[in-house]
Amino acid sequence: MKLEQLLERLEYTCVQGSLDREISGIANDSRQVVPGTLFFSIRGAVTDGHTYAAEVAEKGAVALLVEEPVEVPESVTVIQVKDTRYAMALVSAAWYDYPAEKLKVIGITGTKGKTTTTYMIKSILESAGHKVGLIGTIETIIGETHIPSSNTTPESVKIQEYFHRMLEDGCDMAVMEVSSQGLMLNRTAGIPFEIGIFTNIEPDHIGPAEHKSFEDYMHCKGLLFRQCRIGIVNGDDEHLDQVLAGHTCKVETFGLSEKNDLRAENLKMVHKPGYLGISYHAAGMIDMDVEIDIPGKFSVYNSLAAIAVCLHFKVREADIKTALKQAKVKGRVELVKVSDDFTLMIDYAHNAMSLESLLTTLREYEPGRLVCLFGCGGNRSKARRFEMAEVSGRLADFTIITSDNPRFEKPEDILDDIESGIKKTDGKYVKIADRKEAIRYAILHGQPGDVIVLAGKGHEDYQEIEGKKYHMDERELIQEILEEENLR
Ligand SMILES: CC(=O)N[C@H]1[C@@H](OP(=O)(O)OP(=O)(O)OC[C@H]2O[C@@H](n3ccc(=O)[nH]c3=O)[C@H](O)[C@@H]2O)O[C@H](CO)[C@@H](O)[C@@H]1O[C@H](C)C(=O)N[C@@H](C)C(=O)N[C@H](CCC(=O)O)C(=O)O
Ligand SMILES: Nc1ncnc2c1ncn2[C@@H]1O[C@H](COP(=O)(O)OP(=O)(O)OP(=O)(O)O)[C@@H](O)[C@H]1O
Ligand SMILES: N[C@H](CCC[C@H](N)C(=O)O)C(=O)O
Ligand SMILES: [Mg+2]
Repeated sequence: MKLEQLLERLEYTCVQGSLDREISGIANDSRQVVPGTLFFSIRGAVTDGHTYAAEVAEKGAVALLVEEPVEVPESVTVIQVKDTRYAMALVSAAWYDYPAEKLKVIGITGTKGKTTTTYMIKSILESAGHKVGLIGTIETIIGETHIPSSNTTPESVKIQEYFHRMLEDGCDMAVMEVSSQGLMLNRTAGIPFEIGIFTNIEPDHIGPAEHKSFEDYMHCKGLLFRQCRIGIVNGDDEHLDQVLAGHTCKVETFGLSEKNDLRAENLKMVHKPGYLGISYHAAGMIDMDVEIDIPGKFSVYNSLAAIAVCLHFKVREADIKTALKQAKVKGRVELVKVSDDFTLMIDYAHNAMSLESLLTTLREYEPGRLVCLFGCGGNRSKARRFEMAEVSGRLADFTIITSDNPRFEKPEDILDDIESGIKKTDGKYVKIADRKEAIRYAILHGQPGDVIVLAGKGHEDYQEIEGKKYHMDERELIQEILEEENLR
C-alpha cells in the first residue's frame, strides 16, 4: 500500500523523503522491522521508540512516523505528527482497510465488570445468530482461535489486526474491553464504536505508571463516550456525571434505582449447596424475569448492561434469557462442584476493592461460614497485602493465607505481611504457603452451608516463581485433590 494512502486521515508534516512509497508492513517494535516497513516511534514507559530510528533504517524501514526529529539517511521518509500513538491507530486502521467500519463494535469501560460483561454480550448475541469476536483481559477470541492476552486493551496495531481477522473469519460484531490506559494511550483512537458501556468507577490504577489522579482516570474513561453512537451507562454510579462530561453520544441508563431506563427489581439471591445464583425482574426497556448462575449483586449490573446492548440488536427475549442462564466466565466467581454440602468458587479478586465487593455480596447469600483463601503477588504493591488481609479478616469467617505468584520474593515473606495485616482484625486464619495444600485444607475442612472463595488467580493457569511460569490451574488442583482424597 502507498504511504500517502495510509496517511489519508492524518494531519502531518513530511520532514524528508517522498510520500509516493510502497509500504509492505507496519510496526512499532524495532525487532519486527523488515525491509519495506513503516515504523512508528512511540515514547513508552520504559524506552523511547525514537532511539531506534537509525537501527530500523539500517534494517530496511522505508518510512518513520515520529514526534521529534530523528537522524536517518535521506532515502528514508520521515513523517512528523503531534502524537505518534494517535497516528499509529489511524494508520493501522488504514492498513487493514478500516475493518471496524465493517463491524459493529461494542466497547466496555469501567473499573470492574468489563471482562464479565463482554462474555455475557458475546453469549447473547451469538444465541441470536451473530458471529462475535472478543478482545479482553483473558484472551482475544476469533472464531475457534483463542489468543492469550498480555494487555486488557492491546496496542492499536494489534486491535486493528484482530478486527481484520474477525472480518475474514465471518464476524459481524466485536465486543471489547476498553481500559482507561487504552483510551489514554490512544490504543482505540479512530474506532467508531456503535455502543460504549460504562460499568462503574472507583479509585484504582492511580500511580506514576498509570493515571496521575482520580480526575484524570475519570476523564480517560469518559473519552469512550465521545467516540460511540450510543452510551449505555450505570445510572447508579455516583461519578456518572463526571465520566459523561463532554459526551457526544445518546445515553441510556441501567441500574437498580427507579430513575434508570432499564432497571432490576425484586432481586433474589439463590443459594443451594454447590450453587449460587441470582434472579430478578428486568423492567423499563423490557419486561422479563432473569436468572443468572453467576452470583453477586454485581452480576445484576453486568447482565443489565448486556441486556441493554442486545435490545439494540433486536435479540428475542427468549434468547436473552437462555444465553444469560448459560453465561460463564473463566475465573470470575466461577463455581466448581466439589461437594453436596458446600460451595466453592474461583475468583480473580486480587486487590482490596474487589475482595471487599466480592465478600460483601457473598455475605448476602447467608453462608454457613464465608471462607476466603488468598495470597498476594510478589513484586507488586505491598500495601495490597495489608489491605486484602484487613478485608478478609473483617469480612470472612475464616481466612486461609497462601501464595499467589511469588515472582522474585520469598513466599514466606509475603505470607508474613498478610498475617501481620490480619492480626489487626479479630479474623481467624491459617497459613499454608503451598497453594495446593491450602486448597486441600479448604476442601477437607468445608462444612455444610459454607461458601469458600479461592481468590486472586482467576483464569491464570500458571504460578510465576523467579521469572518462570509453572503450569498451575486451580481447576486441575481441585480435581487432583478430590481424587487423592477419594472424594469423587
Ligand atoms: C505502561 C504501559 O502502558 N506499557 C505498555 C507499553 O509498553 P511501553 O509503552 O512501556 O513500551 P516501551 O517498552 O517503553 O517501548 C516504547 C516503544 O519502543 C519500542 N521498542 C522497545 C524495545 C525495543 O528493543 N525496540 C522497540 O522498538 C516498543 O515497541 C514501543 O513501541 O506497550 C506494551 C506493548 O503494547 C504493553 O504491553 C505495555 O503494557 C504493560 C505490560 C502494562 O502493564 N500496561 C498496563 C499499565 C496497562 O496497559 N493496563 C491496562 C489496564 C489493565 C486492566 O485494568 O484491565 C491494559 O489495557 O492492559
Ligand atoms: N460490575 C461489577 N462491580 C464490582 N465488582 C465486580 C463487577 N463485576 C465483577 N466484579 C468482581 O470483580 C472481579 C473482576 O471482574 P471482571 O474481570 O469482570 O472485571 P474487569 O473490569 O474486567 O477487571 P480488570 O480490570 O481486572 O480486567 C470479579 O471476579 C468479581 O469479583
Ligand atoms: N495483571 C495483574 C494481575 C495480578 C493477579 C495476581 N494473581 C497476582 O499475581 O498478583 C498483575 O500482574 O498485577
Ligand atoms: Mg478485564
